[in-house]
Amino acid sequence: MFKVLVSDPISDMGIQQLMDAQDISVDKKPGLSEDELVAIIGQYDALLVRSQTRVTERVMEAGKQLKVVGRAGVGVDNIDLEAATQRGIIVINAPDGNTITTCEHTFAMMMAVARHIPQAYLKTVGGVWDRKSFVGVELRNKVLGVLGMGRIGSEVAKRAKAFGMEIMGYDPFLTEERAEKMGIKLSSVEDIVRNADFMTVHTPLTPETRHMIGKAQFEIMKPGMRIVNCARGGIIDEYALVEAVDQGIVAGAAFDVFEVEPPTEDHPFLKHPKIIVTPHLGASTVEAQENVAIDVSEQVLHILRNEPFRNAVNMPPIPADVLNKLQPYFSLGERLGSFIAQLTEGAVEEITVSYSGDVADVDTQPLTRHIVKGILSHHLGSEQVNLVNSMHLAKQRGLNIVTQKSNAAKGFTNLLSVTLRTKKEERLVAGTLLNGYGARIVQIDKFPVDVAPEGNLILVSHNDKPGIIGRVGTLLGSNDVNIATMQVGRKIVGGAAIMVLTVDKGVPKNVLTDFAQLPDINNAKEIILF
Ligand SMILES: NC(=O)C1=CN([C@@H]2O[C@H](COP(=O)(O)OP(=O)(O)OC[C@H]3O[C@@H](n4cnc5c(N)ncnc54)[C@H](O)[C@@H]3O)[C@@H](O)[C@H]2O)C=CC1
Ligand SMILES: O=C(O)C(=O)COP(=O)(O)O
Repeated sequence: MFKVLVSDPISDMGIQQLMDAQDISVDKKPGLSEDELVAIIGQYDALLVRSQTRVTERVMEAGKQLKVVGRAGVGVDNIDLEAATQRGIIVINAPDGNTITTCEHTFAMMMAVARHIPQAYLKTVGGVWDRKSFVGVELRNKVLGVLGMGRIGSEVAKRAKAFGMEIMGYDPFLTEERAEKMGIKLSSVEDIVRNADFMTVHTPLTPETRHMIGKAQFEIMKPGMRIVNCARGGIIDEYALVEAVDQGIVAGAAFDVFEVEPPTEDHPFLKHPKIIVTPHLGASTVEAQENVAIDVSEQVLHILRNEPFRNAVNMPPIPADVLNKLQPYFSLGERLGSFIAQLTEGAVEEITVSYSGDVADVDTQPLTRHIVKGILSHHLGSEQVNLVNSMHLAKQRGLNIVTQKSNAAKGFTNLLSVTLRTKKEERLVAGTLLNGYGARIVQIDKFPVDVAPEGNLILVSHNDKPGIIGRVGTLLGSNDVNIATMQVGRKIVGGAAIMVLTVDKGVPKNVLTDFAQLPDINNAKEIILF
């Protein structure tokens, strides 16, 4: 039974499918402090949050069973991604479900600031009929600057056109071609600051976007600018903004988000006549909350059940065409990694992965992850290593990972070969998928073989002399170990050779030592592949 903790208010429409699942139990405990969360997180396999819960390194550390943190929304700046990755905890979000809702809130804020709606409302319900103080401006024929042209920014730009606005857009990933297609002007931050009448930000909060609109930008800003922030507090420097409003540079601002949430009572926005605010409501519609809750719950369910999932934030996504090509090799890759790690002695220094055949045509990094996972699981324990942290752990340990590619696959459609260099030696294993036979190991060091990579294997290195097979059979037989398959490989007659046996059960340690006592046998190693 998997235990899921929901620590923020998340729509029941999504949680329901978790509650309905036979293998899941759900606890809803919104509003926990960090200490309270740390105290209980150890018993949970999954944590579901929105933006309130801070999933800190302490929380991750205490989450000994934690496999996934699901964010019902987009921004993951409340989650310590580095701490999660280090511990192999998958972080996923629900990036699509609240795009339109947040875009619409941005418009609500833009129109509210253009027409002084909150201020006028307050006066009217207070009994004052004041029509003079609230003369607004039209959106039509105004220039809107959009910083961050991702999902939300693009939707904002689309709708702004319906209002007759001219749009300037900035995003490091926005190409001239796409800008033209969208009918917007590709611009720099400075262009926007100098020329726009309205400005709205839709980037994540990163070290790069933090205070991207600050004192320096307000100094060159077109007077009369109106600014909206429905993305993240901190993208616009709050104190520099207040100053710019007071100096008459900024005519009005509408903020849904704050650098610290909730803001303290004395926050300068809260009583400012030209700044309007909402309490981080961008994603708060019935529709968006259902969308993100359903989406994130579905993915959490997949992760807990070890099924394919999407929207991992701390793992690069795999495009469908790449996945189609690589997926059949994932299990083989992991087994080759495990095989070579068990075979090799000494501290690992370098892993070389060679891809030949048409797998080499795509980005093979996802497959390398599986191979590295196989290798590290042997050394660090399979509990510690997974696909999220395998590359990270390798890097942390200073392992050099070399990838080689070639189109010639030595007679196979595709060939994966893994070489492990340790302080003591360098060993190689290669494998492929054979039509109708499945995964096979086809080379060990310099010897060609044909072995299924599964079960209990014994790898014997010996001299190519008559009588060896008989001696090995007798030794195993007298220890009640049944041989299922046997393969012998050599390069030249009478030279060095290897024998790979598949046996029906684990081999006692003393039997392995006995191998080396037999004439012409150098050593024997047991390799277990699950
Ligand atoms: N107020 C609220 O309740 C909500 C806020 N948000 C926030 O809105 C923001 C945007 O969300 P989406 O559009 O879904 O994300 P997205 O990932 O689709 O778009 C973000 C865009 O920002 C761009 N970007 C990154 N660094 C940049 C920089 N230095 N300058 C300009 N552009 C930069 C990226 O290239 C990307 O295109 C996020 O921070 C998210 O957390 C999202 C939903 C609700
Ligand atoms: O999705 C996002 O990034 C948001 O900011 C929405 O936050 P919330 O889920 O409403 O706490």
